[in-house]
Amino acid sequence: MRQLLNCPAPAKLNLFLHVTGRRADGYHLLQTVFQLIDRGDVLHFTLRDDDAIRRVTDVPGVPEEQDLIVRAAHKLRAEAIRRTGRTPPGVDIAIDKILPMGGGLGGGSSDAATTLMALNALWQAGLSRQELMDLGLPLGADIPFFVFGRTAFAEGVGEALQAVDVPACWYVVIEPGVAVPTAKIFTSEHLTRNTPLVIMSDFSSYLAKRNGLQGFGRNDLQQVATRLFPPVAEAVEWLGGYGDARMTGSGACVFCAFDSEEQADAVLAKVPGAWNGWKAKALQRHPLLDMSPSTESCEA
Ligand SMILES: C[C@](O)(CO)[C@H](O)COP(=O)(O)OP(=O)(O)OC[C@H]1O[C@@H](n2ccc(N)nc2=O)[C@H](O)[C@@H]1O
Ligand SMILES: Nc1ncnc2c1ncn2[C@@H]1O[C@H](COP(=O)(O)OP(=O)(O)OP(=O)(O)O)[C@@H](O)[C@H]1O
Repeated sequence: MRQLLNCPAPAKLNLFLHVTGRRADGYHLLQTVFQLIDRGDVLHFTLRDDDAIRRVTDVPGVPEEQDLIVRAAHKLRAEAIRRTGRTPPGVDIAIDKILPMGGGLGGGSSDAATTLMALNALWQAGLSRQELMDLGLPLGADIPFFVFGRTAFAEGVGEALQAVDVPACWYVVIEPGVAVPTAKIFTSEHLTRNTPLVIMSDFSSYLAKRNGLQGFGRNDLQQVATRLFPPVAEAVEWLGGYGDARMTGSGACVFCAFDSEEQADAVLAKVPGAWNGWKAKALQRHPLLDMSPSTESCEA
């Protein structure tokens, strides 16, 4: 019988994002806190009778062979063959694309991470979580975090991860309607790359003292993105009227934390019609974290 898995690929927010240096290969050293939220894409995996890997949903602007989902599946298959000597069955992958591309929500990376976790289980390839993280990193800097699967303090290019506890809260997120290419922000001459290092306990004790998420650090990519993309600046200014509004990742989305769903709803009701706005709850764990093919979060 053909096996089918329906698997969530949640978004992330960068609660702060400091650029602390640049590596010889041009990649930037970061410090950030990644927060998972309960909104994301959903992927559907159906095993095939042959050994082909196919994306069966059209994603405008992303050719099938360039899709991180397909590239992740091919990488895992090569590793599975190397380990087991067997070619795993092919798979059709359908996607409900909810997250905007170039939104700073890590949609492509999360799709790839979900693909690695789901196929590792479906194919019984036997890779450890760390091995999946290592396999994913060359495809996207955020992939290791999504495989790690917990709210995390991250360093390096985002691959050195430590789990961190943050208070439960709700976010209002605004999509300003532009796609921001990550490389364009990182290569800007206006980007500051020397923010002093913090240590994780600075963030944790800040949270403990303030009993809230507002105000720690900043997003160093924000001043570059707002300069290049005025709709991002407008969203930061508007949402900033209700709290500490920030951009996530390299943009374009802007978010603000609220203690309760009611507070988030009240702000959401006022979002200007030109923007897509929504609320999401903070997730402490990725829904697939404890996945085996029979778990509920990845329903057969
Ligand atoms: C900014 C973040 O959103 C923070 O979560 C991510 O680090 C970006 O991750 P991503 O979109 O998966 O980015 P990647 O596809 O890995 O990289 C896109 C491009 O951004 C630049 N880039 C990315 C990450 C990083 N730490 N330094 C960089 O300089 C590089 O030019 C790279 O070619
Ligand atoms: N499955 C996919 N979903 C979305 N984008 C994909 C996918 N596969 C490849 N891409 C490419 O990756 C680019 C970045 O997509 P993504 O949605 O991860 O951006 P982002 O939200 O800005 O992420 P980040 O926070 O990592 O900067 C897209 O513009 C697209 O060209």
